[in-house]
Amino acid sequence: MTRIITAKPLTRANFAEFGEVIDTETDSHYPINGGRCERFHALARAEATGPNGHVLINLFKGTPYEFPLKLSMVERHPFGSQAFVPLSPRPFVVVVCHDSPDGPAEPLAFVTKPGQGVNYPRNLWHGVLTPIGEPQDFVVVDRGGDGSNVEEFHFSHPYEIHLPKGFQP
Ligand SMILES: NC(=O)N[C@@H](O)C(=O)O
Ligand code: NI
Repeated sequence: MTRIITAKPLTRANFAEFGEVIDTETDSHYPINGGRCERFHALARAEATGPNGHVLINLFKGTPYEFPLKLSMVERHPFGSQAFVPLSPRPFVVVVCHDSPDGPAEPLAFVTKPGQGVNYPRNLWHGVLTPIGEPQDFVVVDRGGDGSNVEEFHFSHPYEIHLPKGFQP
């Protein structure tokens, strides 16, 4: 029996139990550079632990996925956080799970607003980067260092992730 999950619009409120949202819809901002720039401050915190742990800034060129998406695996990074900030104003899909004694709990799926990014705290179960409909580039801030920083969980029965009814990118 296929377990269907329909993505919902991502908001700070509905994502707060999982991680941070990186966008400008926040009060955490102030003018700098003589008022010629607005700093949206401390939207998320990068974490890099473990042997020789350090923060990395990367660029990811993501290939789009077809929907409904077959989700058979989620992963997590035991030594560090991972932030995804799109370089184009286009939504992408975020899949996350709370942990449970038996591994990841049922996934929740979200669709970001155009330009919105997310930060996954250390050890948050998540689906891999999932662009919609066309290739999309991202700045990704995560952890470098020694040791394996990825743990995968393969579901015994895959989920089917659907975009919201009437979704338009
Ligand atoms: N593997 C890698 O760097 N990316 C994944 O962790 C991901 O979440 O997309
Ligand atoms: Ni990851």
